[in-house]
Amino acid sequence: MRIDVITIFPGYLAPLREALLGRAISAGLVDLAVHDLRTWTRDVHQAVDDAPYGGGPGMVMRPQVWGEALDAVLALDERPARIVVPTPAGRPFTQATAQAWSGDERLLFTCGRYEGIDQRVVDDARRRDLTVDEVSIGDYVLVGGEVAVLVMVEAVVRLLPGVLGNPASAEQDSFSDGLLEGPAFTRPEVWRGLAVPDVLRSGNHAKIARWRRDRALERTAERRPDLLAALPEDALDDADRAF
Ligand SMILES: Nc1cc(-c2ccc3ccn(Cc4ccccc4)c3c2)n[nH]1
Repeated sequence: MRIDVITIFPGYLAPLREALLGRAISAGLVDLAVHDLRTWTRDVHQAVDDAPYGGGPGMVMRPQVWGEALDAVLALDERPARIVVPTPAGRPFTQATAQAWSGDERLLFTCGRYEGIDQRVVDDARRRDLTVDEVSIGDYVLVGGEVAVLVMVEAVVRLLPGVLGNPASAEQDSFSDGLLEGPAFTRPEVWRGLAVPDVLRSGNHAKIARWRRDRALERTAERRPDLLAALPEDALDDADRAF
């Protein structure tokens, strides 16, 4: 997978080259290219923003600079790209989104700042039949798109074959079965007077699986009843319903 990121703060994306994602890049599983938006400015001040039409607070990012940057970065590789625009006004980015994007050949992330990017940049891309997804990573407001890109790249890249040492952990993800993850434990057996639940040391894998499922159902019901309500009819078996 090729990933391009356009931003006025390239340094914000440095964490992508650390640890697991860094190893995925070194292993050639991901090609990452970060581009400074100011490369495509033409004025001495390298202006990327201007006052909003219609008035209002803050500034808006200029369409000309973004248009030239997008055209130039798209042209760097012939593979079709999904253009991703992080925004508080976007469709929710979920595990299902990450799963879907993990099959893409190329992702191109555009990091806005200020009050966002002139809408015509998205409109122009879509009318050229480019795939453009405006997405939100949650119902809170950030200062720019870079942190959202870090979140989305991590969620997508960890799903690529060969990235996670243990593929089972991606398959058994929270949300992959629609439920939250239950509690996890490791040594020591007793820590500050708190013992690991006996069932987990029983060696009885059927009982352990049942116990873990019950904890996941309990936690989901308590913290995310919306997820429980959204489960498909056949997602819960009789034992689940008995819980
Ligand atoms: N889930 C999520 C995404 C963002 C996000 C993404 C990109 C940008 C670019 C500028 N801002 C600041 C902004 C504040 C308010 C209104 C509009 C823009 C951004 C915020 N916040 N929260």
